[in-house]
Amino acid sequence: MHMDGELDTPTGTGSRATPLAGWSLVIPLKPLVLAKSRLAPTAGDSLRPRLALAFAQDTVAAALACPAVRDVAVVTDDHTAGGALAALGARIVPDVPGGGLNAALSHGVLAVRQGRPGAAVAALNADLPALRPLELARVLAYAGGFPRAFLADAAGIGTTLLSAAGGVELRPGFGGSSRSRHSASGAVEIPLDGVDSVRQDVDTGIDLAAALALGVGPCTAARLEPGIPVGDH
Ligand SMILES: Nc1nc2c(ncn2[C@@H]2O[C@H](COP(=O)(O)OP(=O)(O)OP(=O)(O)O)[C@@H](O)[C@H]2O)c(=O)[nH]1
Ligand SMILES: C=C(OP(=O)(O)O)C(=O)O
Repeated sequence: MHMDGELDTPTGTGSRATPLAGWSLVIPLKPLVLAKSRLAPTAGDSLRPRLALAFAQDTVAAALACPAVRDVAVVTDDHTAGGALAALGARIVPDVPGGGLNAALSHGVLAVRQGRPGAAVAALNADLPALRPLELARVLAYAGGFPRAFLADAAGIGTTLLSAAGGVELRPGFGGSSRSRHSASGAVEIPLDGVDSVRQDVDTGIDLAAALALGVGPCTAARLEPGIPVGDH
């Protein structure tokens, strides 16, 4: 049972490696016209890109409201998304042309550490519309006890967050079965219960129904009014 604002730290790992409020988050976002392709059967090609942006807006807003987060960098070449997310307070870093997700993340970490060489960094998916700041703070507090750590997604196959302490390379291995890939790379899996909002990424209509059950942020909620059928794909 956790009180509001109470943070977990791993036991037996020595002193905390990362200051409580010191995290720089790196959030990757591909062009909206391409994003969330697995949602097409549920949302159609008109709503899908707007939902992808709404997910990213709710993710970035919750991340910036997290007491453990110092700043957020979004790696994207999408001008619409860049404008909307910069307005929330994110730094926008141009993507690596043709590089793909993991190249984008490494590039984002480089950009953050050019300004702050000792930054503790965490890659976070852009599709976490139910993200709650205090649950993210719990995850980051745990991650801060290790050189590299990761959180498995709600499906138990992928990853929603991968962290690296200051001076440690992120070595992202996102895509498909990234939970086992990150584990094999030596990153510590974060075992916390009660952080469902950080685990619940949205790839399909069923994921969207699960996120709605947790409670989504205002941008996603507004996009879904007056309601679309979800959970049937
Ligand atoms: N900057 C950047 N972000 C990417 C790239 N590829 C994927 N992403 C982002 O990485 C996260 C996971 O990506 P994917 O699962 O491949 O794509 P998605 O848009 O979430 O969903 P699908 O189209 O259904 O695969 C999302 O936030 C994507 O926007 C890329 O090449 N560059
Ligand atoms: C890229 C990933 O996420 P997803 O494919 O679920 O969006 C991942 O979990 O590594």
